[in-house]
Amino acid sequence: MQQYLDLCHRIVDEGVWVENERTGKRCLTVINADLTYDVAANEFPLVTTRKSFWKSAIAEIIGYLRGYDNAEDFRKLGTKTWDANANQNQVWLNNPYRKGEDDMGLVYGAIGRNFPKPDGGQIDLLRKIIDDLKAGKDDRGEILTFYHPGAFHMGCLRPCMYSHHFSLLGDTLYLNSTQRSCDVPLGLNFNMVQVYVLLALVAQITGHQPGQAYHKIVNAHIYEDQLALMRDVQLKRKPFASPQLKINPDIKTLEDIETWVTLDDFEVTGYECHEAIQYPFSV
Ligand SMILES: Nc1nc(=O)c2c([nH]1)NC[C@@H]1CN(c3ccc(C(=O)N[C@@H](CCC(=O)O)C(=O)O)cc3)CN21
Ligand SMILES: O=c1ccn([C@H]2C[C@H](O)[C@@H](COP(=O)(O)O)O2)c(=O)[nH]1
Repeated sequence: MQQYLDLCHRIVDEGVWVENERTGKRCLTVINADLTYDVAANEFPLVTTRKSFWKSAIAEIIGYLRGYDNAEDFRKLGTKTWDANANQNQVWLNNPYRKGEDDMGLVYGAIGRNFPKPDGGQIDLLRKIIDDLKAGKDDRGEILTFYHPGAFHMGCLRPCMYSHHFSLLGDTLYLNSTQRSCDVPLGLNFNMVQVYVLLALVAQITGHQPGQAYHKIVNAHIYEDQLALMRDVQLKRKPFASPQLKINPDIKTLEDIETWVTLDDFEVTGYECHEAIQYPFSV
């Protein structure tokens, strides 16, 4: 949590204003931030200086792991966070590849679970990683990537957190996640939870101990219409201690995640937080 606040302060104090063409808004921006989450110690990186909707964040990552490409499927899991990008961005609404209401196109898991090969066919990158890790194997390329520049014109948004690289040292599993673009007031609340949960879940279903998750952010920004709330409200508050996350131990395989897992299989204890802040969202 302190590392989140440090990044917010750094943007407010040292950020540079950058025009963003896609949203038509300016962003106060810094380049490069490295966050670490201690999954071994169960220090769940949930923001406490405002109410954070952690169930929504977990729903997003489960949807990515399932390869969802539709905002309705995300809503059924328990999050509305893809509604705007699927249905309100004019450039995407005009895109001939959009298959209708709620379609997100080739994004996240729709790419990673079905990565097109130049010589034909597809690879399920997640299946390969899970099979390797379960067998105790780390080929130094256990990389789940959602990044396919040849498919950008077929999706509503380029993936932001686009690469998750797993590593085994003995019986301990590590994760390095990389994010190209980060909406710090809204997106990062979710992304910290997602990196943590991804390592915890993959360690659980492959039979390893979780170690640390390392989260690299390249472009970290606060939109101009979010700045006053961050600087004058959220950053004036004192954080509370980290809560803990419990994951249902009956989740044992990738198929479990794909078929029956719901948000009821996740429980957060000891979450003390300040009241919610409604940050503006840029589509
Ligand atoms: N501008 C922007 N920022 C993002 O963080 C973002 C995108 N676009 N587009 C794709 C996904 C969607 N994400 C989102 C979308 C909405 C919220 C949001 O509205 N959060 C509120 C309420 C969440 C809830 O009630 O479930 C929040 O207060 O955190 C968060 C992340 C993250 N991503
Ligand atoms: O998981 C996510 C998804 C999206 N974001 C933010 C980062 C940017 O503010 C926008 C995406 O805009 P681009 O123009 O494609 O960079 O969404 C996030 O923080 N986390």
